Amino acid sequence: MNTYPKYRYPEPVKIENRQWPDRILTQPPVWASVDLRDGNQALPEPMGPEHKLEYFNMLVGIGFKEIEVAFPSASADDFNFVRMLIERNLIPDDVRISVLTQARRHLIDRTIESLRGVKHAIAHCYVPTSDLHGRFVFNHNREEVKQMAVDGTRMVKEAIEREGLWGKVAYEFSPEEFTDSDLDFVVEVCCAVKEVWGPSTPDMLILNLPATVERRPPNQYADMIELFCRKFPYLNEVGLSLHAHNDQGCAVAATELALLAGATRVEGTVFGHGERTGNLDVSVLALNMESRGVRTGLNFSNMPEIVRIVERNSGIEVHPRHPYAGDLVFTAFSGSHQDAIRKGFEHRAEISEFFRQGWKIPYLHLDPADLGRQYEKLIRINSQSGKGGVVYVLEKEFGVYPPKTMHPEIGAVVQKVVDAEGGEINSADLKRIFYDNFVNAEGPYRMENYQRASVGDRSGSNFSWFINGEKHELSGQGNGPLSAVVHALKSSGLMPFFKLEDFSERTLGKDADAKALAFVGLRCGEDSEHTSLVYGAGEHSNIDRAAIAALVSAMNRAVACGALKRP
Ligand SMILES: CC(=O)SCCNC(=O)CCNC(=O)[C@H](O)C(C)(C)COP(=O)(O)OP(=O)(O)OC[C@H]1O[C@@H](n2cnc3c(N)ncnc32)[C@H](O)[C@@H]1OP(=O)(O)O
Ligand SMILES: CC(C)C(=O)C(=O)O
Repeated sequence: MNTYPKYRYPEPVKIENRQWPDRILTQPPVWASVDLRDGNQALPEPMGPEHKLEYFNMLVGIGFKEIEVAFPSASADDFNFVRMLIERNLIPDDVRISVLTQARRHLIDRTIESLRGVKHAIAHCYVPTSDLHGRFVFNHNREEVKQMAVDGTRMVKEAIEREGLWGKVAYEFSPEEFTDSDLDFVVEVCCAVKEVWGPSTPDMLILNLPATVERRPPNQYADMIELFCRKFPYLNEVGLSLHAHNDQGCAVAATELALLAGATRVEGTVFGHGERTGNLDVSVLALNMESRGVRTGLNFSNMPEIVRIVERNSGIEVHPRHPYAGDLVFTAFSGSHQDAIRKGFEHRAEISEFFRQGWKIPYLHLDPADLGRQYEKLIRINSQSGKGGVVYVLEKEFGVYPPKTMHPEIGAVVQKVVDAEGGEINSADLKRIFYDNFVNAEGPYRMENYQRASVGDRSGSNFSWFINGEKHELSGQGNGPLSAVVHALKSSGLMPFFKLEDFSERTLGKDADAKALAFVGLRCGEDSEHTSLVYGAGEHSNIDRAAIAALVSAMNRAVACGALKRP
């Protein structure tokens, strides 16, 4: 009977005086994309050459200088893709392609054959070093596993020499399942591999230490890397690479810590495609670093296009909450977030001065514009939204700038509609709600035949005033057209009790035909302890008419909400 617990905490390596927790990342690693190999091998439908080529060009555009493009011995498609890149001269001079193989002679020979004529490249061979693999997959003891690594390395070296590619093709060796292997044994295997390969430099011999399956917490990966660095005697002759999978969702964290621990190179895929839960997501790691001020050499400034290319070729959609690339990640639905973001944008210069930092905005740790994302999409409106977000969209999308004291009224009206209709509303709906409720609102009051009749420096107005359809001819004078209308109403005794408390006006658009949008706030109520401020808005090509329309609109709204008595 099995009396063991089903799961155990992974045994940490014994390390004293670890250094990595006190370090910070200030330099980018060498970035290596494995999208077209590890990412591709895990797609339900692996990419054909055309898809791979579009993807390859995208990776080059992002700035990857090392790209694993195939497992050439696996299929004719993979082999031919490598041949196509080389024969059609599609690899930029500063980019090295990489090809992966098992440590078996016929596979190695075929792999190196695929590189014929390449200017420079990396041949990558893997041998699992864990006891789980050694004993139960290969039926090998550790000595035999080490021999596989030694033989594989020798076969790769010989094949490279045979193809006349020595000096052009670097070697990468991966002790697969590094994090599930005995560290001293990995060091022993890597020493043996290095000795077969001979004297080298970090760009010509890469040791890639993978978390093939994420079985440990991130700090333990870092400990293993730091200990490897201490124990491996040829460290200055090799590039030390990471390759983390994401089974526990910590591949980014594990890689960040392992970089602190001494690794110099990172393998991963743009949005984390790869076996099972995927590989390290390079876009997240790189943009995390960028958000901390480290220039990475990778360019994600056109993220929406990168998303389109990856989705089109992989057939897998990017999750809407994917950090940096997801559709929703620069969107705020909730009212307090919307309000804070809007204020953050309003005070950008002061914030920058205060924190001595170019970018610091509530709820947004990075400028969406750096990824080619739109500010307009920052805020979306649903039942959780508040006035801040609503007004932000009106301002940014439609140039409608209501006065601050009007914001609560607009927020309440929109909230009521969204509550009634449910779901999310788009900006066009928002504009419609605003216009239906505030602009030229109808009710008992109506004006017709307005004529301006200035007398000296006083404004005069003559107009027909309708109350519940009953017509009155009025005229009055004032400091401006709006006050002339108010005086006309007052002197005729037809004005309900209100005080014109706020007025503002803005043109919508910049051309000569632009319309004006005016806002009028009325302080309503005869009892001074219980007054309320009610706004209306008016739109017209003539600024006087816009102001007067806003007044009529405000009076009608005030009647509708009970702030003024119905005439
Ligand atoms: C962690 C990773 O992602 S590693 C990359 C994995 N990617 C792939 O496997 C995709 C491409 N692979 C393939 O197309 C095929 O597996 C091939 C062409 C490489 C090999 O195919 P086959 O010869 O049919 O073997 P199969 O795939 O079943 O592999 C199992 C055999 O390979 C051996 N093997 C597995 N890994 C290695 C290795 N790294 N080095 C040497 N031999 C190995 C196994 O011991 C087993 O041998 P056995 O048949 O003597 O027991
Ligand atoms: C080939 C190796 C690096 C690999 O893909 C892994 O270990 O996950």
